[in-house]
Amino acid sequence: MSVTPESHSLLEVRQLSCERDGRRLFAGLDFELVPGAALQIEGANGAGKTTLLRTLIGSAGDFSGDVRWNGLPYPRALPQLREALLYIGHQAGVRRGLTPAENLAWYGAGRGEALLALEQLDLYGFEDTLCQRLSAGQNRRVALARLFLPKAPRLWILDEPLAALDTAGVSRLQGQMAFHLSRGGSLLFTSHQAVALAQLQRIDLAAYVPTETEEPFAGGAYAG
Ligand SMILES: Nc1ncnc2c1ncn2[C@@H]1O[C@H](COP(=O)(O)OP(=O)(O)OP(=O)(O)O)[C@@H](O)[C@H]1O
Repeated sequence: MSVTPESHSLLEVRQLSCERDGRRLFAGLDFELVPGAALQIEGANGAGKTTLLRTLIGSAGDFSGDVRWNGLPYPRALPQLREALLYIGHQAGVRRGLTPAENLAWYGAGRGEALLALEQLDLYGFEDTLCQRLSAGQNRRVALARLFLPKAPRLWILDEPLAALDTAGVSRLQGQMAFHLSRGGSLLFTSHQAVALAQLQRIDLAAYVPTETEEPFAGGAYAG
């Protein structure tokens, strides 16, 4: 089934500026994310891609601008957003003292669902091995296996999901991203790689470098 993106915005970002340690990283960022659409954030190392993602999930403090989820402004929207969110950051969030199957069970997966998801990422046979005995790439795959569970949340925000994956893994993950969009999900991710997805917008943070005249924020985290 293919879903034509609906016109109403789930995530709306207007004139967003973010800073870290008093240094403004980017300014004047505008975008909208509708159901069925994907947005790739690009930029050099240190440009602020992770900071942007962490701002959007409500985990980074300082920003100015107007950010809304389902029409509701931040920070009021954050409880609703978190119900619809699947976020995978640089730190994969894998519990090393658990097995891959146990990690997925923690996210509500039944044993059968977990095994199917792990198989999609070539982790068949490792389901009951402690994650501390798996490689960095395999642990990354354990984190990404959440994307293959049947009850995936509606909004995916993924920081460098394709990093550390081999060619087959990249292709499998791109296929799952396309499936997520086809069922009306939305996707926002960072990547230095070209990604083949229909309905993909790309934003390069290099286009939003702050001008020298812009002062760092004086105080409060939320201007919206
Ligand atoms: N752990 C940290 N402590 C202090 N400042 C940091 C830290 N990590 C990043 N920064 C600052 O925040 C800026 C933005 O970092 P961020 O991680 O958002 O960039 P990025 O575009 O995701 O980079 P990369 O492509 O290397 O992952 C950096 O240029 C750096 O100045």
